[in-house]
Amino acid sequence: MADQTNAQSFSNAIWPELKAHSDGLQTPLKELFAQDPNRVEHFSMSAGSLYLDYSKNHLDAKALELLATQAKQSGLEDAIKALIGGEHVNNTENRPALHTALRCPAISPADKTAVVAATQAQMREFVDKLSSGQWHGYNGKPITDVVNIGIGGSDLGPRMVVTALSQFQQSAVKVHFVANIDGADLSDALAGLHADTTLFVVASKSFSTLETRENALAARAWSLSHGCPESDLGKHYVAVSSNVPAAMEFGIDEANIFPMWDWVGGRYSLWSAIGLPIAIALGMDNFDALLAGAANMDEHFASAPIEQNMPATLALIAFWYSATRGYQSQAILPYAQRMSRLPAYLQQLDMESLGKSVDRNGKPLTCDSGLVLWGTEGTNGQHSFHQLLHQGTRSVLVDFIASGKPMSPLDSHHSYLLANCIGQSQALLAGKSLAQAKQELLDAGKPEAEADQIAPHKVIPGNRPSNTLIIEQLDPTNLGALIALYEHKVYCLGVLWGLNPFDQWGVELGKQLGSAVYPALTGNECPAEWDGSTRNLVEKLRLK
Ligand SMILES: O=P(O)(O)OC[C@H]1O[C@H](O)[C@H](O)[C@@H](O)[C@@H]1O
Repeated sequence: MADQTNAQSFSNAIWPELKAHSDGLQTPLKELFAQDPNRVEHFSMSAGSLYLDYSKNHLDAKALELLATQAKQSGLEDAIKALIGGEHVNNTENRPALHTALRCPAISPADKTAVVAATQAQMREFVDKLSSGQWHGYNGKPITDVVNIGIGGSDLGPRMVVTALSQFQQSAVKVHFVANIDGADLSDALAGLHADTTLFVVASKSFSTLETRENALAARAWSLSHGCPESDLGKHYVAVSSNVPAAMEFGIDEANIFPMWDWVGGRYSLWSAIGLPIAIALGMDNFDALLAGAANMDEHFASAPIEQNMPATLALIAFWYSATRGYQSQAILPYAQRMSRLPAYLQQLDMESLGKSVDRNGKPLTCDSGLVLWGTEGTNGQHSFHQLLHQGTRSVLVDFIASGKPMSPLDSHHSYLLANCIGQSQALLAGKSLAQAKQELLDAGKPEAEADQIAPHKVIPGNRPSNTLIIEQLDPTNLGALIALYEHKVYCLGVLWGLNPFDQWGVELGKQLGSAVYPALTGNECPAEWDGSTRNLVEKLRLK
């Protein structure tokens, strides 16, 4: 729908009351805090080692109650059971979405957890061999470098986790990532690597993705041209895929193919063998800790009532701002340098899942769906886009994420980091009035006329919402819980908006058209029926 009127509608009986309550709830955040000295206690919650302060939102007790009713009337409680129980929640592809079975056997179907355990054992054996130097390349030297070739869900999660947990690196083997079809990605990664000590993980659920196929073929050619005999390629190539025949056809030994299954969505797959680069870099025990953290969140999600359920609460807050106040975008601001890849990871998780225009039955949505998600690591964003957060005309829903313990020996840096994180949410809430702005200018010795002229430019409206998530420290367990929190939040939003968050057919058309453009770009004539712009671009960019 997404028209300018924001006339969103839901069929739930409670919806009119919820919308009316939101419209009527215009009390500024500052006043909400003044009215209730214990507001933070009432609008915060813990799940394991994660703490969520959502008090800086335009919510009161009644709003929470109405939102919980909206969730229940949308069938969220049953939907959570359906997800975890392995029902075909991915209705358009007629299959379950059982990422929880990859990490939480306690609440998952036994047939799934059995194959997961077998694959994890295969991963452990492989990782142990690699890290102990017992996996040898073609000339008998141990492997020193692993290049993961994959894209989307076969890249973003492992890359994000390996970056976030670099402090937990266990192995001397260095992990690299190549995703883009831009040859610069592969050639930059290969520069400085040696074919005899480099192993490639070809990671592709479908084993049919253009970028991964072409990069894997080019890597193979590089191995061969740098001395690897064809008969020894098996020592340098392993694969992760649900399409084992295609991986074998590429030339990978069956024993070196790590399976995944169609019931694991690509963007939910870092917990599967797609997480192999994580296990290689951090060791299998740390990978297990990541899974255990996610399992803690799964158990919380499965058992906590909606009112105390952290993923549901985050989803309901996003629902509130989107459905009743027309918010369009959400910023993810991790105040932790090593979590710099989190926004990119969450972009796929959230926007590929929720960027839909029809409901589960194919009927046009009567509400807006996925918000535009973006962000970067704090404090860097403060010197860039925070201007818009504080003074722009659009309100953005912000998640601040902070880690209690420093990840470096520079303790004072950590205090500065946290001070900035807290200061930013405080500034969004408090703002600065015209009178305050003018007084500041006068105090700085500006003449009255100049103060009057400049003060409006310094006004900060404030009254802008944010969540703050605190993890005790950035370690495998807590990161696992944090990622699972966002996965489940996305699922809840899918339920609240009535859409299927597990397909992504919107990405196909551009790929299909790209395949048709390729022959034109490399020599053939453009078909006459193509639009003028497309034909012009092909002519301009055709390789001379
Ligand atoms: O793992 P693959 O099958 O190679 O897929 C890689 C990616 O490609 C697609 O374009 C999908 O949009 C993603 O969801 C997926 O993660």
